[in-house]
Amino acid sequence: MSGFSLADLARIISSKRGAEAAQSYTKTLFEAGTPRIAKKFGEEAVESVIAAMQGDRRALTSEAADVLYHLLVLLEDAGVTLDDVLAELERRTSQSGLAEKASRGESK
Ligand SMILES: N=c1c2ncn([C@@H]3O[C@H](COP(=O)(O)OP(=O)(O)OP(=O)(O)O)[C@@H](O)[C@H]3O)c2ncn1[C@@H]1O[C@H](COP(=O)(O)O)[C@@H](O)[C@H]1O
Repeated sequence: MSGFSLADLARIISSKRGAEAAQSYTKTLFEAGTPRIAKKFGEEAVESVIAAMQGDRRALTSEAADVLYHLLVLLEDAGVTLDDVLAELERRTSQSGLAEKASRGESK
């Protein structure tokens, strides 16, 4: 398995803030702004859904990569770190998703 991690990609994305837009797709997204980044993330998510529904594993692999890349750009743009998200996921490991869902229902 590759030693490449989402943290590595997040660092690359963050480093592109200082890049020239003509040299960097990531920088073109930062310059286009939050609505454009969010739209791209949404499009890639929908394309992943379509690939999954079609049972196309190769397309799903590619679209999932697009989703993760655009999510990391969205987080960087919003000032949310990957560590923030991982800490939230780690916090959730203390209970099952079903227990968490049930506790949400009780608080309503
Ligand atoms: N992982 C990615 C990555 N995944 C997807 N993409 C780009 O995301 C876009 C996906 O959008 P679409 O499929 O809709 O293609 P498109 O029509 O070209 O996109 P738009 O014109 O609509 O924006 C493509 O342009 C892809 O090249 C990525 N661009 C960059 N990275 C990583 O970011 C690094 C820095 O890239 P630059 O910022 O370009 O230097 C790269 O070395 C990679 O590691």
